[in-house]
Amino acid sequence: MNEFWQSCIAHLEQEFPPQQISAWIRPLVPLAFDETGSQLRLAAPNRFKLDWVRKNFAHQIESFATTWFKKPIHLQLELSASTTDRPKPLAVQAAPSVAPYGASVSEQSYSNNASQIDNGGEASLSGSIDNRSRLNVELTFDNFVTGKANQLARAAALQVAENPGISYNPLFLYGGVGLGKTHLIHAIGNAMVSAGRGVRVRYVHADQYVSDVVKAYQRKAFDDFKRYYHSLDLLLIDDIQFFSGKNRTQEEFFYAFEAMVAQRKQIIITSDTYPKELEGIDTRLISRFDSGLTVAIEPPELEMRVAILLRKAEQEGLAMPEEVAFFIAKHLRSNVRELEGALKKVVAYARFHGRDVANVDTCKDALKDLLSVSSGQVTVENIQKTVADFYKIKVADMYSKRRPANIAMPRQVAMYLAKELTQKSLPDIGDMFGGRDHTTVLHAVRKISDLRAKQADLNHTLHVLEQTLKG
Ligand SMILES: Nc1ncnc2c1ncn2[C@@H]1O[C@H](COP(=O)(O)OP(=O)(O)OP(=O)(O)O)[C@@H](O)[C@H]1O
Repeated sequence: MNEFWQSCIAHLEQEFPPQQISAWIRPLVPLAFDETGSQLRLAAPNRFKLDWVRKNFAHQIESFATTWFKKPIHLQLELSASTTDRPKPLAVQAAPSVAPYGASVSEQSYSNNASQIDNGGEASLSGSIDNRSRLNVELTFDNFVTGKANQLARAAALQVAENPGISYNPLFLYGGVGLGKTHLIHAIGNAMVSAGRGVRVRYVHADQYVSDVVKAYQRKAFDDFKRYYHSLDLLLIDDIQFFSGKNRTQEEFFYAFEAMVAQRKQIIITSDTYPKELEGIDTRLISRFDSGLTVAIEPPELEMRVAILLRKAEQEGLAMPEEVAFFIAKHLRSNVRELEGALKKVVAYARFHGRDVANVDTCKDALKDLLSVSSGQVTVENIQKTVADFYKIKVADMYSKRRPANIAMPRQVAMYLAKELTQKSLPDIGDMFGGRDHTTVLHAVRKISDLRAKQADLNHTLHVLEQTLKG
């Protein structure tokens, strides 16, 4: 069941943006698969999530389950029985969570009830989470494949694990989705714990930290909150960009940060962008983030993608010939999560059709949909998908008429890349971006190339995107 659910998530990750996966899919907990009734039972943490999942994801989950279990499957969604309104993972360690904070409330939904944002908890499926620290013990330095794209980040992470609080504080890791930031910070925590220093570690996703702040606020328990966070030896905080606009959270974090750094306690932060580029974050905090070491993780190059696939296949007990790994790696270039998803897809497909996994033809068939997006030459669709993934917006926003800055800018970047990397004319590109006029495309191309010449960070972003697209 766990294997099924992990594969199902990987499959959904190919179709939906990461925010949707973490808000709606990850909080679901697989309860059981009933062979006789062909029924798959999943628990949702609350009524709102249950209805949302039923409306928006049930069909995809059922169809993946149908493929996986090789018969038509009916999805049964249930409310989690947990009194805390938080689903109990299938196979978590017996130790109860002693972390005082963990509710699933967002600062926005608390401060304005109209908000639908509820970021969900951290549902553990693998049974490998240490509940006190929330460290995933399976994410280690040993199984982190290194290449040009991440060697600096890994070296910095190792250094910090060996000299916490002294060498670089904070260590700030940034990069696009699925490139291994979370993996690396768990690896630091695991290394420190297994070095037996008895460290008090806490991994927390930024969303969860926001929830903790809200909960402390509701319960008037800020003293406990402060005591808990300020007493840690190592705080790993993931995806800090989610603090954007959450002022109270930022204030609390600022105090925790100051207290910890003053006591030489280590803080490690990840983000999808580097500190100065963070939007909606207080400048005081940004300057603190910049005061340690900031390192990028870049998209993996071909050889590294092959190495990752071979390693993952080995972990799954599969003997994968290099030519198969090369085939997948050549076609899927954006990130490691995508590679993992592809591997799972191939395995599920081969199992369903009784075919040999270790075969390029099987891969071609299994990954037909993905490969059409990433076939050899760069296509406008591929640019739209890659840019949308990078900026964490929906591909549909590339064609939509919506114009908020967080969408308009990525769209202009995509138009610029479409002009630069494909043979398409300006009117053709305009058509492919929701029927826009060629002058709109021309404006985007000029604007981005002007900005690129002036802004080193944008130039860097474009460089990463070009690399990703060209492979
Ligand atoms: N270098 C690597 N070696 C082995 N596995 C990796 C590597 N990089 C990433 N992975 C795996 O890829 C998956 C995605 O990585 P991870 O969750 O760490 O990405 P991330 O950068 O934190 O992404 P996001 O910004 O979406 O949170 C994980 O299963 C992770 O173990």
